[in-house]
Amino acid sequence: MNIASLSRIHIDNVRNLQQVKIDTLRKVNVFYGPNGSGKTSILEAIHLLGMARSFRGSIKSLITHGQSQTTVFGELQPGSLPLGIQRELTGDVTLKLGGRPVRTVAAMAEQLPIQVINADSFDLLTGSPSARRQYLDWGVFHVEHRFFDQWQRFQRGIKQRNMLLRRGKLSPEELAVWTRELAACGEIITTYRRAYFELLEPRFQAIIAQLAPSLAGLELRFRQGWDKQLSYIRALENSEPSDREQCYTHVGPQRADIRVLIGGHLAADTLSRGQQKLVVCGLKLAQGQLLTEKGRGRCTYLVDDLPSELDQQHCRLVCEQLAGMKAQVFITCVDSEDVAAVWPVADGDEFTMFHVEHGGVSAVEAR
Ligand SMILES: Nc1ncnc2c1ncn2[C@@H]1O[C@H](COP(=O)(O)OP(=O)(O)OP(=O)(O)O)[C@@H](O)[C@H]1O
Repeated sequence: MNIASLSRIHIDNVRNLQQVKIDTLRKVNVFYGPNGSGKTSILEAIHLLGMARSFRGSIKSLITHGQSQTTVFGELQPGSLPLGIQRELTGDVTLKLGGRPVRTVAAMAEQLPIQVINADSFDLLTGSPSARRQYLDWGVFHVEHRFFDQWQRFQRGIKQRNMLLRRGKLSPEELAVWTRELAACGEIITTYRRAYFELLEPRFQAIIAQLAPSLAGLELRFRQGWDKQLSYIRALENSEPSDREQCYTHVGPQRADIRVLIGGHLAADTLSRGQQKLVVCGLKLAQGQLLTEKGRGRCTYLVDDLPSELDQQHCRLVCEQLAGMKAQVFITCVDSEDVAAVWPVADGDEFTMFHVEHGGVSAVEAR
């Protein structure tokens, strides 16, 4: 089982981090410092290593102004596995794992499964269904290795079918070929998604009961993207007239969603910002827990500005959950005590703090 844990990270040219070397990473890494000092940029660099992209903005905006490329190097323990990425303004990407070039980001993501909790994570509740599909598919991808091929097959299929629909004047046989193709992989994707969701939901409920007992009554509902009484092929056949009329495929996994409800209302319309953040944390923590239970390793958590929106008691509860997962975490905050004061004391040996200022990072004496 991959129990990825970064022991070192070297960052070149990520925003205001021109050359940063951190060789003393531990399980819990807290980066504190004033606004604009570069804390989030450290999380971005780690994200780049696992996902080959930033979680905010384009690569162009991430590369230090005046530079043409960014490089991030990391070392995973145990086994001292080196991991490297170079991205250039031209769009070129070089990925290396164990000193050898790799072609797909998936290979990196498998080594370093990353979960981000930041201000954009609210999209999980308040954003469009695509944010929730991405969330769901992240989990299915990591737990069910056959998913990715089928997902790619579906993406190709729907592109072809929509192209045909746009072309107009198509014969029923031509369309039927792609309808059958889509139906086949669409059913498989949905089976994987549903199976994953059914494992995820009870874990989420258990975590949220700890994080926010007052939110008992939260419900997660999986929507597959077409009438659940119908097979996908039948749903596609039924929607063919409107597909032809409007030139795109109306039903299918591309419309799947997870509804988050409380007392029958959408959580996004009902919960306070702090409560929403707790739900988001619950969703992300549940995925990490499931990943580990499935023997697929541990998530690396990147938590940007943990204290924002949360009172100290809830901050403490989130930290307790993170500590319980035994995952490696990277947390940013403004004041040194924001996290140190609430992280479980028993984790002392695993806990380290870094002060970030003007793009420089320095380790701080253990608490
Ligand atoms: N491409 C770039 N090149 C150089 N500097 C940049 C670039 N993009 C952003 N910056 C600067 O780098 C810094 C990035 O800061 P970052 O967002 O990591 O700050 P932070 O410590 O997380 O701040 P906050 O507490 O306000 O969230 C900012 O000062 C920003 O102005």
